[in-house]
Amino acid sequence: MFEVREKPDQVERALLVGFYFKSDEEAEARALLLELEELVDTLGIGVVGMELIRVRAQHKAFICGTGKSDEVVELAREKNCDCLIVDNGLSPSQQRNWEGKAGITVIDREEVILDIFAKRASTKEAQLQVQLARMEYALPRMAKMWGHLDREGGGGGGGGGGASRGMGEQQIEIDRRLARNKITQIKKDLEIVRRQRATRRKDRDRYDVASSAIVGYTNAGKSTLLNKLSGSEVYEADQLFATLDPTTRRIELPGGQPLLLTDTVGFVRNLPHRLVEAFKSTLEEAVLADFLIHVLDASDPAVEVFYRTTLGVLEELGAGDKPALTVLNKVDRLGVGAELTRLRESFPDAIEISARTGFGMEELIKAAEGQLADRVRRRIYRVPQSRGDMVNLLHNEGKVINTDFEGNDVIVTAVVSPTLDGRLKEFLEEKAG
Ligand SMILES: Nc1nc2c(ncn2[C@@H]2O[C@H](COP(=O)(O)OP(=O)(O)OP(=O)(O)O)[C@@H](O)[C@H]2O)c(=O)[nH]1
Ligand SMILES: [Mg+2]
Repeated sequence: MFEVREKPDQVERALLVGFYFKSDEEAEARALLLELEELVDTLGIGVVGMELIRVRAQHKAFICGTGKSDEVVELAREKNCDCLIVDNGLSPSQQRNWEGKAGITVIDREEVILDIFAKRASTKEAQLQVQLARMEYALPRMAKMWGHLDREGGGGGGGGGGASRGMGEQQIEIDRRLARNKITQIKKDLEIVRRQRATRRKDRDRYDVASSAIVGYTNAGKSTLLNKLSGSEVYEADQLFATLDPTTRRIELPGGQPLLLTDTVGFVRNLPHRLVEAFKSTLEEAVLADFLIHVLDASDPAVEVFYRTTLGVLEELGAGDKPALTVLNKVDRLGVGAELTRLRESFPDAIEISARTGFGMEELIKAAEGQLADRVRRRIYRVPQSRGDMVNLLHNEGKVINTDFEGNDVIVTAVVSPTLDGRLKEFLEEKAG
């Protein structure tokens, strides 16, 4: 059966190269290259050098000109690299050209991210999504995987050359067909898993509990915040893409109303589009939430860029105009003074917190309650004991604060949603807040 080759598993020493074209693109390209270094590090590959190269015009074969590509290959040789990682997207033919010239593995940013995602995915859905994205990435690149069959055959001499060439090509055709079948199968499996998720979500909607999605750039501290707010143990780590599957926790706000908080996959610049596509359903939590908590790493100098990147992806997902609380996290790492002043100017409405120390949690929770002000209300109902079904409904879908008995009636004080309130209209005794 066709499997995607795990190239980065086989390499240890990488040279990173980023190409840019105009002088005003240099700073951005440099920041991206540093980010690539972190991504590569996350994969466990050693980075032995980084080169930022200005190119006057896109060259078709290598992005840069032949002379420059020779220099890069020479440098990779000097540094004894077994892998060249290009920060720009490489077309299948460019990747082949580079590998042909360098004689070592050559990958691009997209493949690095795909590999991290493949390693991290833990739920069935995330695994299928990553598998799909990798297959689609690999399909047009399969020719080169079997190129060696042809080359070996050709080099072997004699009359066998022609037959061997045919063998390589046949093998590619077989693999392509297998890959396409597999892609169809994965899509079917995904459809099933998604339907199950939709059913679960519908169950949740039936209970009409408010929900919020924690979004933000990778490593901003989303999982740490969820843990802090819910007292749970979601995996958090100083790694890029520590979280790949949405985790939902139910918390209770001080007023008694429940809130579902979902941690989501982190965003990153130049996220391969096919991964945005693949993860759309995972990020649906963000689209469907009542409001978003947009977490920013205040200690990162590029925080404004990260903010815009996340907004861009949210827009693409159709969640661009969701109400959102902007949160400046990791303020414990900031000194007082200029830095904070600048951040406050850039994000005048942001809530300053430290998910690590717990600083600012009260303010954040108050703001979350503010977001839900018109969603929940406190009510006192008088329900005849014969209507136990209504009392059960209050317990299941609302938050019961107190129960008293008066004659044949049950007096229930509860925090309820407008929908639930509507269903209990005839039993309303008093509006209590
Ligand atoms: N100093 C400090 N570090 C923090 C704070 N919040 C999170 N961190 C650290 O930042 C790193 C990333 O935190 P995570 O919560 O895993 O970040 P995330 O946004 O969930 O990241 P991904 O899942 O990779 O998208 C971890 O090492 C955390 O301990 C904070 O308020 N202060
Ligand atoms: Mg996380």
